[in-house]
Amino acid sequence: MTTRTPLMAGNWKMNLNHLEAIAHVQKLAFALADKDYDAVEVAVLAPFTDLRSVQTLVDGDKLKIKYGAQDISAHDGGAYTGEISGPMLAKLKCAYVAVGHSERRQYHAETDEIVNAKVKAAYKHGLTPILCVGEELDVREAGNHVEHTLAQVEGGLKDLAAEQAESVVIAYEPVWAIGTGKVCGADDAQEVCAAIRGKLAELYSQELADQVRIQYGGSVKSGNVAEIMAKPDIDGALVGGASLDSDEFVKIVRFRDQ
Ligand SMILES: O=C[C@H](O)COP(=O)(O)O
Repeated sequence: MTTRTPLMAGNWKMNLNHLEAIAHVQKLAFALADKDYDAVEVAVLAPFTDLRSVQTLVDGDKLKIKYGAQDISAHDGGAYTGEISGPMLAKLKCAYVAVGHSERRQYHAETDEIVNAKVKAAYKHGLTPILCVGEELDVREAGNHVEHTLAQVEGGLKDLAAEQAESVVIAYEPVWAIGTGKVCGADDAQEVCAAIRGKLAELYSQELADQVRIQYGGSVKSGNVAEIMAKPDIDGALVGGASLDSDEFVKIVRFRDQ
């Protein structure tokens, strides 16, 4: 079986100005420096206005923290007021970009077609997309959560070659568990993550499916991360609220110590 390095990513959402971001990353770097954490990859997804500050801290240093953005324009440049392009993020040496987060789908009407265009824009400019998928509460209650989530996976990856899809990160985030404190049970999360891996095998190959990292996101905290990470098809966490507290995020990164 392929060994997948867990990816623990903090999605700061619309929190932390650039000065707060510097202080936060410095704390994380200090706390993570005393142990060799090569076995776990750590990333922060910062607001656009913080990226240059984070880059300055992380670049050329021994800090193992990777960073990225929370969204990307589907366009490379031009008259798209308020948008940030792939070339701009690449110039800041972002490693990752979240695409299709449920808050983008909900508040900015992002469809699977738009998400797919953004995934392609990320690859075009050398960024690794973290493709976010997951169902709303009514979909889960109707028992259609697996089908719904797999349709988002398929839509997000449409027309993507295996050479690109093999490096995608997929974040399964049931919408009803985001910021609510209602964590999805580890078995329930595993059910959907295993189905996502099955879909990747169907779309590409079992070898590719075994390689792709699938994260869980939704009210992850130090108290529940170990149970979630013990599941065979869960390869990391996309952490919102708890990633804003450096002590708590460090405990999440160190889930193996619990
Ligand atoms: O991107 C992160 C998710 O939306 C989870 O957020 P949360 O940890 O605050 O529930």
